[in-house]
Amino acid sequence: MAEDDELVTERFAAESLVRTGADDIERAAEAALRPRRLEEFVGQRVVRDQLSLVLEAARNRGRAPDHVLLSGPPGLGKTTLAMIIAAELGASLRITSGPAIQHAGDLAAVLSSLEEGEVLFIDEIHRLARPAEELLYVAMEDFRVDVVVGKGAGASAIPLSLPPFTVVGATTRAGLLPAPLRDRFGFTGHLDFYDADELERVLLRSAGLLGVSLAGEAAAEIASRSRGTPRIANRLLRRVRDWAEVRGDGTLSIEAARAALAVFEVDDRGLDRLDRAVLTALCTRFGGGPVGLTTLAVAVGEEPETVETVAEPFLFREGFVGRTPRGRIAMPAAWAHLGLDVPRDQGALFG
Ligand SMILES: Nc1ncnc2c1ncn2[C@@H]1O[C@H](COP(=O)(O)OP(=O)(O)OP(=O)(O)O)[C@@H](O)[C@H]1O
Repeated sequence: MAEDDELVTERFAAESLVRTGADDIERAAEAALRPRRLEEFVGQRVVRDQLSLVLEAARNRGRAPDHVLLSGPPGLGKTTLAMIIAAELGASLRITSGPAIQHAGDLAAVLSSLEEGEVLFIDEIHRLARPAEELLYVAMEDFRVDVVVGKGAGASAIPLSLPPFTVVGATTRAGLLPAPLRDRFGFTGHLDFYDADELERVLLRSAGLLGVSLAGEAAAEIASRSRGTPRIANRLLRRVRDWAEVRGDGTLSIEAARAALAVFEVDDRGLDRLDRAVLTALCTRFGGGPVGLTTLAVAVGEEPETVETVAEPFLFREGFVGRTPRGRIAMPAAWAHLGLDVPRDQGALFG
């Protein structure tokens, strides 16, 4: 097996270990479509160029690169980039996440088992518990972890030095990272939503990997309804393929794309059930707002974090929802999208 293939196998094995649950099949389908090298990674030109420089410099020096923080909404490629970083360095990747680390001791165990040059990917790093965070930034700065032996008054800390390694942290909420942790990252890349052309390229690449032929018009249609997000684009592509195979003639035509997207309730602006639930609650239940995040989340039956990180970034960006000091408000585009008139008393809020 070529070295690259070994690394990839190792990474996917690691990934399948940390991710369990009902969406395993979707995760596996997603993993198969991941770009494996920086040159295959579509869009995000600025971050890609910067990373390419950081990685090449590290390779030339024969040293582990600075720690990397990747921020941005879900599904834009943070995990993919972490895997690419390891592949580009010829290093193996260890994967964990903030919520998976319950105690500082769990993190100490991961850190003390790292080998020289390894890349440690910590997804949702903003959700690390405070003691784990403190342990992490000492490890990132001094390549040292203090192992506590014993309990209570007799406890003592034995410093254990670690080989050089690189942390790649991913977060949908960079603002929640405490400054001491944020400062330990030598490079921060912010991923932004993709434009329609970039998503078309993602889709055509994925169709090639899936061995299906995707009509150009169908790619454009799916891209325009993918909320600027490659994960959504790939997911919709798989649903269009399902439709084409079961109800159509197997070709991923524009007609198949439109029919499948109607079945899966993705509207012409790419809004899905959760997005529409948020807009409907905001406009009809709360009269257009302002309303606080928690109240809004309860109204749509979701966690505040899901509404905030999954639905809102796109709704803000597309001008459906606005933010005021007193809470979220429905913008004129939200009322129009739901086919409703803006109530007269709401007009003053938009200024
Ligand atoms: N730039 C890209 N080019 C091609 N495919 C991409 C790109 N970015 C992401 N993808 C695809 O989108 C899917 C989701 O990407 P990924 O899991 O890396 O997102 P993420 O930002 O880590 O999301 P989350 O924060 O939810 O874990 C992957 O299957 C990957 O194939």
